[in-house]
Amino acid sequence: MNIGLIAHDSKKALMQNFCIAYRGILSKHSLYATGTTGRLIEEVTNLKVHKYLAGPLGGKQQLGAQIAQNDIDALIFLREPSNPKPHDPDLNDVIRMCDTYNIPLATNLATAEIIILAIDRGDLDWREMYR
Ligand SMILES: O=C(CO)COP(=O)(O)O
Repeated sequence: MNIGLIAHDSKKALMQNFCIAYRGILSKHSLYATGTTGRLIEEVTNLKVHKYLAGPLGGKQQLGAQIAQNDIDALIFLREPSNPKPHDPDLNDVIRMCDTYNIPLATNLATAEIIILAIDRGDLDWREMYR
């Protein structure tokens, strides 16, 4: 599976801890992240992450383009629920892309855990038929 990973600044430590906790599962898949999120994950895990540009510099559009090509099977986007950022419209685009292509999307830790465990069980293997 191709798994997308994005975290707002206030959620980056949470994303690191999530990736440490589930690195055994994540290591069996291909990981794609916006630049800073990806670098921070690599710093604390031995996971290999394909890093796009930093989010505000175009990384979200790059990840969004991969979703539009139906080449992301699940997106974990840990976002800050308050304090909207100036580049939030780009993030709404990423969410809209997930809805357009029926991509499982987690925006908080509880859902992220459900999705990662579902991936490990093979619940998302149907995605391979739609590529
Ligand atoms: O912009 C983002 C969230 O606001 C994500 O991008 P980075 O992972 O590069 O910080």
